[in-house]
Amino acid sequence: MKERDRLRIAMQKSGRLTEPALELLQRCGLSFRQSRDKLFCFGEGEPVDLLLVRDDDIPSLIAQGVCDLGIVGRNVLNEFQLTAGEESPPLAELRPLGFGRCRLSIAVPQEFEYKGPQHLEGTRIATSYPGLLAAWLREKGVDAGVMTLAGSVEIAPRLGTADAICDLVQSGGTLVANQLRETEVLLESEAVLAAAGTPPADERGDMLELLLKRLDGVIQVRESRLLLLQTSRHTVEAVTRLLPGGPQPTLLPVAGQPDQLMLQALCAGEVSWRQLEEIKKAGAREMFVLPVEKMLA
Ligand SMILES: Nc1ncnc2c1ncn2[C@@H]1O[C@H](COP(=O)(O)OP(=O)(O)OP(=O)(O)O)[C@@H](O)[C@H]1O
Ligand SMILES: O=P(O)(O)OC[C@H]1O[C@H](OP(=O)(O)OP(=O)(O)O)[C@H](O)[C@@H]1O
Ligand SMILES: [Mg+2]
Repeated sequence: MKERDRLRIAMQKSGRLTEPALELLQRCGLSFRQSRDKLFCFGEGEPVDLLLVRDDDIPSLIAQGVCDLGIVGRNVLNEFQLTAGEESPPLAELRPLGFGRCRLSIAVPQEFEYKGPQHLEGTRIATSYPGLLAAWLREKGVDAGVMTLAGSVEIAPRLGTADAICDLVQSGGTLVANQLRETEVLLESEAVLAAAGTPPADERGDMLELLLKRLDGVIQVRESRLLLLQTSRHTVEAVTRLLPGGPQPTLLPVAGQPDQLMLQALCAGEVSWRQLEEIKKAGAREMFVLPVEKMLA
């Protein structure tokens, strides 16, 4: 059989990661011919195709070489690595992608007395992440029962089938609704670009490199904000010290106001209301925070 010469990316067919993953790939200049109810989408323009699958299947599709890349939660990727067995090749997390953020946490019923991992000794913990939970318990030297459930983990304590749970948390709403309290964070997760440990040595490897460069550009722009403000010459130093990370700001004179300066700064990441208020207190006014559309240094 002829070796595949087009790069193939596995992503979630329908779920939380689907829309943001597609948007990210589109921003990287990829577009696909087939409709999304098909499992396979042929890439137009670039030799990159998509396979739409259940998110749990993504790591094994990469490990088997069916796909070169996958967009999947770090929780699913790491769980696979811990449970796949030694014959499965190690996978790599190439890039964090900044969406699908959540955490894998232990939670206990409100009335459970919890002062540290040792309080889990001898308990039964329900989870869909037995590999990650067992590794954490081992690291903490705690002997507890790991009960694997495919879903609806949060209901197990109320049913009396578990004493605690280990599940994904984002807003914490599910825990509150089930009278559970978060006690330990095992893993901070987000969607990542996953791949086999060794990149393909043919033209797919070149395409992968190109894609990573585009991805880095897209991520950098997406997280950048342009901050514009006015300040006087004697407060500009204090204002500059408070600017969120990024290259040195550009200072421009303001026509007709020799004491005033216009400051322009590229910030690496969100600029919060709190930060703006602090900067204003230091002497800034007329402040604008703008998203960056494209950037070419
Ligand atoms: N509440 C949440 N908020 C944000 N991200 C989450 C949340 N819950 C899960 N995630 C992340 O999104 C990923 C996909 O979640 P989703 O609920 O769509 O998966 P699923 O039900 O297992 O889907 P599939 O049908 O593909 O198996 C999770 O593996 C996790 O990385
Ligand atoms: O902290 P929260 O914001 O409440 O989010 C956490 C919940 O989200 C996910 O479930 P989902 O809503 O996908 O339901 P499912 O697992 O039953 O599909 C996860 O399994 C938690 O139960
Ligand atoms: Mg799933």
